[in-house]
Amino acid sequence: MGLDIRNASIVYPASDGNAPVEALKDVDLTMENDDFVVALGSSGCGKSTLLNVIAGFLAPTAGEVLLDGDPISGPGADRSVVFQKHALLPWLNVIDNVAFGLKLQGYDEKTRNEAALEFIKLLGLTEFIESPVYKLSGGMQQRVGIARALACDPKILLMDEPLGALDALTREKAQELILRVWNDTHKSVFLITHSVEEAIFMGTKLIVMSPRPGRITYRFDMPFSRRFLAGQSARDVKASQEFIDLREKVLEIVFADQEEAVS
Ligand SMILES: Nc1ncnc2c1ncn2[C@@H]1O[C@H](COP(=O)(O)OP(=O)(O)OP(=O)(O)O)[C@@H](O)[C@H]1O
Repeated sequence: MGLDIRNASIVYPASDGNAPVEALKDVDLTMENDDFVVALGSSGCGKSTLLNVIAGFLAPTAGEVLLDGDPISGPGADRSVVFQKHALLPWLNVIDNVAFGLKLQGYDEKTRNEAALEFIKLLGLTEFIESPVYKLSGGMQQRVGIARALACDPKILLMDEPLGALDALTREKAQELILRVWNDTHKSVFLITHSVEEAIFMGTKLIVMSPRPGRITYRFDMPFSRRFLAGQSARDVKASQEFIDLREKVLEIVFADQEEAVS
C-alpha cells in the first residue's frame, strides 16, 4: 500500500489573457510506505503542483490519486506539509508551535504535549521548549516546523524546499537529521529540492520533471541515504564514484532542460 498516482493531469485555466497551463500531464508515481521520493527539475515543471495534489489542496483534472487504496479528496491528517517558509506562529514558544496542529484537531493538552515532546526531542530542540520561535535561528525554526508536521503522525511528510533558506553547513546537518528522523519514524517522505546533490543524497527514489507540459522524464532508484544510515559518513557517501557519476548524469539532464527553456 502507500500512495498511487495514476495518469494525473492538472490544467490551470486561462486567466488574465494567458493561455491555460498544463502543469502536470499523465503523471504516474507510486510511493511505498518508507519511500523517500525526491522531485527535482527546472522552475515551472510542476513540482509544487504535484505536492499540492498529494496534499489534497488540488484535485487532478484527470487521473486519480489513491492513498492506501482510497481516493484523496482533500487535505487530511494523514499528510503533513513542511514549507520553506515554515509558517510558524512566531509569538508562541516551541512546544506550543509543535502542538498546534494537534490542538486544531481537538486533542487535549496532555496528549498534545506528550506527542510534541517526543518530536521536540527527536529534532534536538529539548533545551528550547520554552523559547518563542522568533528568537531561534532559521535552521532551528525549520526543525520546529518538521517537529510540528510529525507530531500529527502523518503517513506522508511533504516538504517543499524545506532547506532552501539555510546556509550550506546548516543545510548539510539538516539533511542528515531529516534522514535520521525518517529512519526512526518510518514515514514516507516527498521532498522538493533544487539541489541535485541533496536530491541524490537523501532520496530512495528520484523523479526528474520537465515543464510544458509538466511531467516526469526520468526516474532513478538510489542507495545513498541507506548507506549513510548504515553508518557511512555523509562525506564518504558523497565522495564515492557511484554518487559522483549519478550527480553528473542528473546535472546534465537538468542543465539540458534549462538551456532548452532559455533558447
Ligand atoms: N495557480 C496557478 N494558476 C496558473 N498557473 C499556475 C498556478 N500555479 C502554478 N502555475 C503554473 O504551473 C506551472 C507549474 O508550476 P509549479 O509551481 O508547480 O512548478 P515548480 O516546478 O514547483 O516551480 P518552482 O521550482 O519555480 O517552484 C508553472 O508554469 C506555473 O507558472
